[in-house]
Amino acid sequence: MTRILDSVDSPEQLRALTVPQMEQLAREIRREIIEKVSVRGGHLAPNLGVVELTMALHHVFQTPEDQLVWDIGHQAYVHKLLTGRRERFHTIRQFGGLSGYLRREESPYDVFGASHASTSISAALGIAAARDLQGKDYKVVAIIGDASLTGGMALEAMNSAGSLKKNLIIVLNDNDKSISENVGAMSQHLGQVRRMQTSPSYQRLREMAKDSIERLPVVGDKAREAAGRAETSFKQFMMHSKSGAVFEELGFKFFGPFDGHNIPLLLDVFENVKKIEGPVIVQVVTKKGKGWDVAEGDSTKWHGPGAYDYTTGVIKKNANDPLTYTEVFANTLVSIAEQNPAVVGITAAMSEGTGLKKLQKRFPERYFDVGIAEQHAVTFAGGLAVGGMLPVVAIYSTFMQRAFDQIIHDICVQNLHVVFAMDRAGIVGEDGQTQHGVFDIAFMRMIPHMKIMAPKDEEELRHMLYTAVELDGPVGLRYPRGKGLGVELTTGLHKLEVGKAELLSPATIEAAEKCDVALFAYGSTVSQAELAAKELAEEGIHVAVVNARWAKPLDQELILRLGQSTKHLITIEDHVVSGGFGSAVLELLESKGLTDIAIRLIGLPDTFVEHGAPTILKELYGLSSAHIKEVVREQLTTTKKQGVV
Ligand SMILES: Cc1ncc(C[n+]2csc(CCOP(=O)(O)OP(=O)(O)O)c2C)c(N)n1
Ligand SMILES: CC(=O)[C@@H](O)[C@H](O)COP(=O)(O)O
Ligand SMILES: [Mg+2]
Repeated sequence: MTRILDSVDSPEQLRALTVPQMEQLAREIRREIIEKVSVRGGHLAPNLGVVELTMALHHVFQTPEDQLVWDIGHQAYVHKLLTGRRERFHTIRQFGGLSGYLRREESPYDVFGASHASTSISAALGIAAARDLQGKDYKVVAIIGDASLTGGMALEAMNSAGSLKKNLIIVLNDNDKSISENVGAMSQHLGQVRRMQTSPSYQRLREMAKDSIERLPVVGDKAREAAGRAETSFKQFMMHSKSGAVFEELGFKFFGPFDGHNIPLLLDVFENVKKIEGPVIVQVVTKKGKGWDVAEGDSTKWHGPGAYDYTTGVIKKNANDPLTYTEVFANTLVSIAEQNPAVVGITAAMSEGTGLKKLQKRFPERYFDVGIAEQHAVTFAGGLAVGGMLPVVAIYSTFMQRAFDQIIHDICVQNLHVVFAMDRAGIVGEDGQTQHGVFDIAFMRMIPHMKIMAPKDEEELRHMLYTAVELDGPVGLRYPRGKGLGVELTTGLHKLEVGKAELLSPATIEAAEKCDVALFAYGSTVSQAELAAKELAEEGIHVAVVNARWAKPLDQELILRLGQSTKHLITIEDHVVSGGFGSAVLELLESKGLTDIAIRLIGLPDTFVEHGAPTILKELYGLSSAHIKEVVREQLTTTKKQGVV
């Protein structure tokens, strides 16, 4: 059977369709997404929820002249299918393929790149301000989820938009979900609006009020606007300050909630609101996972699944896989919390992703999900520390970037004991550019009082977490995405000595001093370093391998000793070279005037790493044993010099 989807590759073609054809297309798009995403995984449930919404937006707004600014962009697969990328859709999130988020260089329809939440209103407002300054006349629409709306940036942007009074439309895609449950007072407020407006008594009263914008007759625009105003004042009357009136108080015209799966309704609503002057919020209620019962039934599990079988709805997982770093972190945190009643855990809307859900189950009162609010999470942790608790803030490395000033100003200046558990450090893979956690060593290392470490495997992670809790002052701990190495996990926990690295091979320091090269590997790169050393030994090249453990403070004694004896140092890390662990070693040599030691730094270059399978990316960027071997050979054959790989 020929599909409508096969003849629609642009918004222009979409605009030529009738409503029944659009409804058929919505079914086909869902099928396409469910099938194609099954191969490598991706953001399934968020996309199934916005099929009709995306179609209606592209139908009503003259994209790409009119600008759609998606928040996060994890829900933009439908947008991609409708804007010239249908044929490449099967490559999504693969190396060399389409990005799983929005990329300006990928399409003129991708107005503003994202993946970190809550940026869309700021960006859209900036575009609207630029439009007005240039005397242009196009529409700007920000599409933001109910959880992203709770993020600090979104609230700051609304504060600004409500007073600048630019023509700007904010579509609130309200599916009553973050990845897991949406949390916080704003979320409760939106829930209250939804419930109020679907309650029988409200419905009766609203019918009496006649002028509901949801049921606007085909009348002139002014009448529609007036209807909107009447509806709004009715809402204000009904719900006093406890309704969408909060937004009205901030200077927005607020409309909704509307059924986000009803195409004719959405077309009508957008046709109307696009003619309204000033900032407007349209609340659209959608269902995450819509159209596939398994995803609708558990949208948290299906938010961003790995590969799955679309015929059975079973997510593929190898039963023999070792525990993930996240699982080991979470189990260890729970056992530490069992022993130490001061320990509390904080997540910023990532209870599943960080594993903190386990702490929530065991100690609900010592678990805090603050929503998409990393800055608040860190300062909140500072307050908990001042109040006598021992906070472990579990935030992905990439999202910790949001809280840079809070880490400095609220934690480190006051030398507070807060543990920063940074999951997804290093190359994360298919999520790409914006999600790789490759800057944290640099932005943590430069801050006074901070101590930072990274484990070589999941067993060491346990002891590092324990160490971080037992220390004082701010401590950062980074560990990678995905499964561990499968090493045996012990039961006890011991404290590691601060600033002490581990010599892995050869067995003694004396033997290490006689090696040709000393290789200091940080965190997840240790296993590749060991492999390289083993293979080089077969060529008669002897490499001392050190598990660095600490990027701050460094094991100065060991670095200087092996540096001076071998005269050849190499560092490796799953992080940008600039400001990373290797830079710290280089700074140490410089500070001691040791310019006769040849040093090479292996790490990521000064570029944003693309998306793709981690194995491909690590090979490409030289985080492999093969590349380490090359660097060692090169270093031994060239004259001793200082340089950066
Ligand atoms: C700053 C930041 N913190 C955390 C995340 C992780 N994250 C990705 S999607 C998501 C939930 C978003 O919920 P919502 O905005 O309601 O969109 P939905 O997925 O429900 O469509 C979160 C917390 C992020 N992208 N950015
Ligand atoms: C959109 C977003 O930021 C998250 O959904 C992220 O993709 C989650 O990453 P993990 O799959 O590593 O938990
Ligand atoms: Mg949501």
